[in-house]
Order: sequence, then C-alpha cells, then structure tokens
Amino acid sequence: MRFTKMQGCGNDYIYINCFKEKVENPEKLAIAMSERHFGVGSDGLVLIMPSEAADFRMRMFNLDGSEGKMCGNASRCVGKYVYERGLTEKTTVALETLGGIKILQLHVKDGIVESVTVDMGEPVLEAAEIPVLSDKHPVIGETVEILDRKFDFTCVSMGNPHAVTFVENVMEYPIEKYGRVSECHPIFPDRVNTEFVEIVDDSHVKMRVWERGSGETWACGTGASATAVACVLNGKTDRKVDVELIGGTLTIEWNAEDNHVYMTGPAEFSFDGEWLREV
Ligand SMILES: N[C@H](CCC[C@H](N)C(=O)O)C(=O)O
Repeated sequence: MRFTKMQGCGNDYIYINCFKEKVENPEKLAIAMSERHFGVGSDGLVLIMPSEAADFRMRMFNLDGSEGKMCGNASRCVGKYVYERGLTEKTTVALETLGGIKILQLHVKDGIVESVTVDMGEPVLEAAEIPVLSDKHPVIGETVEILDRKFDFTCVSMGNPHAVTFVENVMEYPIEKYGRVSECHPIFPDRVNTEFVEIVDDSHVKMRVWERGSGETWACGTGASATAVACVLNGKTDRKVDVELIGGTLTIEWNAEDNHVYMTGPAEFSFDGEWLREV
C-alpha cells in the first residue's frame, strides 16, 4: 500500500489516498505505521477519502489508534496533497471532517501550495459540548489538581477538546509529567488535548502541547486555535496572534465579526513510501 509522509510545523502524519488504496482497519493501521521502530514513525494516520458533502473527506487517527474529530495541521497537508497530486484544481477546498466541514484556502505560487488558511469554524465554549465537567461558562480558570500542582484551565472545543493553561518558561516545562495525567483526568469525559502557553506579548505566544492519543507533538493546529481563543478570553493577547510551537509558527485569528477562528500555516511533503506489512 502506498503512503505519503507529510508534516505541518513538525506535526507529522502518514497520509493514504483512499481514492486508490483500501484501508480495512484504520485504528490498527495507525498504531502499526506510527510506531517508530517497526513502522514508519509518525503522530498518526490520515485517510484522504471521497465525500458526498464536500470536495474531500478526512479521517485522522492518533498514534494510539483513537480517532480525532478534527486535525488542523493535517487539514493543511490534505489541502496541499489534493492540489499538488492533481485530485483538484480548486484553490478553495471544502473538507469534511468529524468536526464539520472546513474551508481551506490554498495559497499557491507556481503550482506549489506555499501555505494554507483553514476556517476552523466557531470555538465551542459550553462545558457540556467540550466536554468538561464544569459549571463555569465559559470555562475559564477551572482549577484542577494534577499531581503536586494546581492548574487553572480554560477549556475550548475546536471540534476536539482542549484545556489551555498559562505557564512561565514553557520550553523547559515538564509537560509530559503533567500532560499525561491531565489527558485522562476524570473531568474530561472524552480525554483532552492540553496546551501549556507562555505569553510573549499581545500578538505572540509560545505553546507546547500534550495531545490526546499521541503525547507531545511538535505542533497542534486545533490546539493553537484553542490557545488563541483562551488568550483572548483571559485578556492576554489580541484576537490575531502568532503561536510559536516547537516545529514552527501558526498565525491564528479569532475574527470578531463572524466569530470564526482562522489558522494559517505551512504544509510540507516529506517522502512517499510503500507499506509492505499485513495489518
Ligand atoms: N490529538 C487530537 C487530534 C489531532 C489534533 C492536532 N494534531 C491538530 O493539528 O489539530 C485529538 O485527539 O483531538
């Protein structure tokens, strides 16, 4: 089975063109292919599929085999893939996901998709829809005890659940120690993606993420979007903010007119390959 490895800000996935390949058990395949030693090595698996409701459909699976409802970095890579591999000539592409239909704006120069802007839709702030067990609305400053520390979380869904907390010196922060526990904390019935955010100034933050189902990744598009919303809700930044991640920078704008969150960032091919194992 042929596959393509791509990454957006270092959040790397294996992409399979399901117009040509048949995937029987994506959960098992995600686990097998994502494994670094016996497999390809990645943060998970993304299926590019036909859609009845949009131009294309994307299903994404974390490296533990769990299916994510939406993936920001993968949606940009899908946009680049379908255009440069000739599946579409459109530069505005509708992508069906479990988190709804997302509109991708491909920024093309000389036939190459240099970056993509994704309309991530409106942030969801109702506790029950995130979901998080909290009686706050919006869920700002929800104090949760994790190991030896108390964290104040701002919770947002971008189609998938996020818990954002503000820290100092994020690049040195022990996020595995705390992220691994917050991921499975009982107040998050569907588990959660946890973002640790350091404010640099009104339009620039640094963020690291412990992702549900994948552990620390070098970038998270839905997480960067949730981070921008949390920063605005807490009065820490403007509505347009550069989110600096380990693997690169995403520009996020929470538009005051339409309440939509827009994410702009890169997408890159790494290599094509052929998977030879029966899974
Ligand atoms: N781990 C996430 C899915 C991947 C999201 C992230 N890689 C992104 O770019 O948005 C979840 O289970 O909700």
